[in-house]
Amino acid sequence: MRQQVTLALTAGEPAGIGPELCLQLARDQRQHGIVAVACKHLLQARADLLGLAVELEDWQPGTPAATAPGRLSVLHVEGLASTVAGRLDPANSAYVVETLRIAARGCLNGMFDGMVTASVHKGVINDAGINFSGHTEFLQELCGVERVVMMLATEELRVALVTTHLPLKDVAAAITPERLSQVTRILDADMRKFFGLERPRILVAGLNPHAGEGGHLGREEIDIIEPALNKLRCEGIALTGPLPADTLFTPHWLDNADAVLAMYHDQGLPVLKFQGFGRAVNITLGLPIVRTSVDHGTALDLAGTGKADGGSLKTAIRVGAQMATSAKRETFE
Ligand SMILES: NC(=O)c1ccc[n+]([C@@H]2O[C@H](COP(=O)([O-])OP(=O)(O)OC[C@H]3O[C@@H](n4cnc5c(N)ncnc54)[C@H](O)[C@@H]3O)[C@@H](O)[C@H]2O)c1
Ligand SMILES: N[C@H](C(=O)O)[C@H](O)COP(=O)(O)O
Repeated sequence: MRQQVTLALTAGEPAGIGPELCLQLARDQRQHGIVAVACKHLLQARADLLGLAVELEDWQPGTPAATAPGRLSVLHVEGLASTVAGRLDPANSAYVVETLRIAARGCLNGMFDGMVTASVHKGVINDAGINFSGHTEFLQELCGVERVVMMLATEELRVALVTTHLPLKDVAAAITPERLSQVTRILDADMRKFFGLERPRILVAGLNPHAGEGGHLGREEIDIIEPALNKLRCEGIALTGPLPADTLFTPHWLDNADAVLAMYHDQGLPVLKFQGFGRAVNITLGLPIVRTSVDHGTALDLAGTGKADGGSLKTAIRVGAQMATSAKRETFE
C-alpha cells in the first residue's frame, strides 16, 4: 500500500552530520514515509559509532516506508569509498551526487512525493572535478527548468534570493530585468501554490547601500530594479521596494509582508539564520518536484559526536510533506 506521502531523504556528505541526523530521526515515530537514499554501510557504521540502535531495512519502491521508532527504510546507493566522520574524501563525491540524482529522478517518475536533503560539501565535490555549486543549481539543471528560486523560511520569516551561489563580484551583473522577473513570478506563484497565500506581499531589497541613495550610491535600483518591479506590479504581484536592505528587516516592514526578496546570498541569509538558525528550512521553488533541505552545512566539527541538532531536518521534513500534500491535491483537483 502506498503511504500518503513518501519522501526521499538524501544523507549528504558522508563525513558530515547528515548520516547521523537521518539516524536520530529514525529513533522516533514518524508521521510520513521516509526513505534514506544513501549507502547502508555508511549509516550502519555511524549507528555503530554512536551506539544508536536503528534497524536499517532495504526499501522496495511502491511499498510503505518504515515509520516505527528504531527502524529506517534505506534505498542503498553504491560507490562510497570511505566512512570516516569529520574527514572529507573526494573519492566519495560521485556517490554523493548520485544520491541526489536518484532521489530527484525518483520524484520525477513518481516513486517519491518529494525529496529532503541533508547537507553536502560543495568544496569537496568540486575538488573531485565535479562542477557543483549547490543542490539548487544541480536540481534546476537535472529537472531542465530555466530558473529556480532559493527560499529559506522560519515560522516568522521567509527570505528568497535573486542570485544564489555566485562570487560577490559577479552579483551586480546578474541582476537583470529578466532574472528579476522570473524569480519574482516563481516566488509569487509558489507561495500561492504551496502556502495558500492568495496574494503574497513581497518586500524587495535594493542592491546598493540605501537602495542606491537616489542614484548617488549605484544606479541598479533606478535602471533595472524599479522598472522591472513596475512591470510585475502590472501583472498583479504585490511588491514593495526596492527598499534599503539595512532597514527592511525591521517590524515596520516585516509585520505587513509574507516574504522578502533579497538580491544576493549574504544580503538575506545572515538575517534569516540570525533569526532562526537550527529551525529553518531551505526550499527550492520553481521545480517540477518538491525539494526541501536543512538550514545548516556539513558541520564537520560535530560529525560523529552525536551532538548535532536535528531541528532543521525535522522542519525540512514537515514542510516537504506539507508541500508534497499541496502538490498532490493540486494534481487531483
Ligand atoms: N544544504 C546544504 O547542502 C548546505 C547548507 C549550508 C552549507 N553547506 C556546506 O557546508 C559546508 C560547511 O559550511 P559552514 O561551515 O559554513 O556551515 P555549517 O552550518 O556546516 O557550520 C557552521 C557552524 O554551525 C554549527 N552547526 C551546523 N549545523 C549544526 C547542527 N545541526 N547542530 C549544531 N550545530 C551546527 C557547526 O558546528 C559550525 O560551528 C560548506 O561546504 C557549505 O557549502 C551545505
Ligand atoms: N545557501 C544555502 C544555505 O546557506 O543554507 C546552502 O548553501 C545550500 O544551498 P543548496 O540547497 O543549493 O545546496
